Amino acid sequence: MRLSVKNLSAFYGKKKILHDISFPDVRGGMIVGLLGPNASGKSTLMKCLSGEKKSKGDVVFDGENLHVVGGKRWSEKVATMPQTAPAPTALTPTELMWSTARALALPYSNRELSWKIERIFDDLGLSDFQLDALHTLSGGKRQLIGLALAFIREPELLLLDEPTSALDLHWRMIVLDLVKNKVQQSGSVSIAALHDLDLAARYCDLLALMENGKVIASGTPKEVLTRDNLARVYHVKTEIDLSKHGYPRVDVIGAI
Ligand SMILES: Nc1ncnc2c1ncn2[C@@H]1O[C@H](COP(=O)(O)OP(=O)(O)OP(=O)(O)O)[C@@H](O)[C@H]1O
Repeated sequence: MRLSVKNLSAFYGKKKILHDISFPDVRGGMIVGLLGPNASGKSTLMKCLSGEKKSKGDVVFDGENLHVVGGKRWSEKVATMPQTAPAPTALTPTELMWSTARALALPYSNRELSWKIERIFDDLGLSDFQLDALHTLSGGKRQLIGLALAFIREPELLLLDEPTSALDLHWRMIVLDLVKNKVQQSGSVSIAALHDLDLAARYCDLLALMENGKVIASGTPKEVLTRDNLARVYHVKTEIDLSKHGYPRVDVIGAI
């Protein structure tokens, strides 16, 4: 599988929000990190890639162009974990997974679906909470349920909008390890908007750094996480060295 994004632009009303977004082609098995300050356009780009928001330009995945194949066909390949966790309703995680899978007409028998849900809940530490009402669960647990809802679709393109923002350190690592394993095993592609530069450096194969709706740098973490790029985009002074595992480690000295 291969994802190619070239010259993607998008508008809210007449205002241009994304300006000719391009980044290097993404091969199956890779995670791409979208970085950038608030309002730089990460969520809007995610919405364009999922097909939820209209855009212009070329988005080609697995040989098919988003703007040619259109909504239904595209949405079969893609699952998004949105920035906001599922609402705190009286439904249980199990009920939500079943109702979502059946509403999407996922082609699993009851036995298969039950087994898949059990495995996902087990991976995400949700098994003990599966029969609790969502409104009794913490924000972090509900964020994990948002991820479970994306995983159950077994997408070829997995879009994660700040997937670890409500999670503690332990669960941040578990979630990104899990995503890495899933994309590597299935040859799918994941794109994740992240604010945590250390997680981005550690888990992403490619990064795209955004500012005001433009990608101002893209490439490997070492290429993108430079003092100059971070000063320009985040207005911070940094020192960058290499961790013993070989990925860049950003030490933020202070605001500029
Ligand atoms: N529904 C909307 N209507 C009009 N403008 C919008 C809408 N949603 C987002 N925007 C604008 O688009 C720009 C990009 O917003 P977006 O949410 O994509 O940024 P982001 O990088 O994901 O931000 P954050 O890190 O804060 O989540 C911002 O200027 C925002 O105000």
